[in-house]
Amino acid sequence: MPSFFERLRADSIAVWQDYICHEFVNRLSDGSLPEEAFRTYLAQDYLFLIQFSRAHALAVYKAGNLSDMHEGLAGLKAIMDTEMDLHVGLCAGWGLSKSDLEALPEASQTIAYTRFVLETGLRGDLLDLQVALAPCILGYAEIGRLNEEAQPQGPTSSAYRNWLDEYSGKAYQSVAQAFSDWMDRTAERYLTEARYPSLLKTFSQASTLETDFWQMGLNAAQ
Ligand SMILES: Cc1ncc(CO)c(N)n1
Repeated sequence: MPSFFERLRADSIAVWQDYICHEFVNRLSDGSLPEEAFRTYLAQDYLFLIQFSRAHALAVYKAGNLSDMHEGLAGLKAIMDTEMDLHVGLCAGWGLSKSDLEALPEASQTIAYTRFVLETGLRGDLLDLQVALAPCILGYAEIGRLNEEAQPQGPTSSAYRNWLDEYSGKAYQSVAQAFSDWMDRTAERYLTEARYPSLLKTFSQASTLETDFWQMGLNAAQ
């Protein structure tokens, strides 16, 4: 039986493909992405992950039982204890410290996406929040798998390779699988067909906001 994620993905496939196969990703993978685009993206992504950590903290709050609280906490720790280290490490190589990053102004695209996720979670229940989080976690895992073998060529190829290794690596892939399984368990309890159109709309909007986030990076190099 397909997972709930697979159902949402199939029902918004055009929007999903725009996100997963965006020019930013394709050029990161072959190394032709301008460094300025990557730097702008990565600094904004650090700010994104700060807000995204808050969204996972909200999942702990919205959890219906202790087991769900643990799942939310595991997601929060995966971001704050692991994923953000990638950004800190790469940005340090360009002379940007953690506090430099934290002090940067958020781009409109960063605000739009993160506040959309937080607001969806505040307004709805745990399932609404998970569906808003899903394109992020499961999309990057898919991008990692699709570009696992890529050998980017060019001056920043090692930074791009580090980035791809992070998302194609075992640790991130298992976080993503755990998230998808967790969302399935929540859907078993809370999904009704009457709710489905609104959940699909959330999933598709979040996927579009991911596309806008890539585009923000590309625009910085115009
Ligand atoms: C914008 C964005 N989406 C997804 C992820 C994966 O966590 C990320 N780091 N940034």
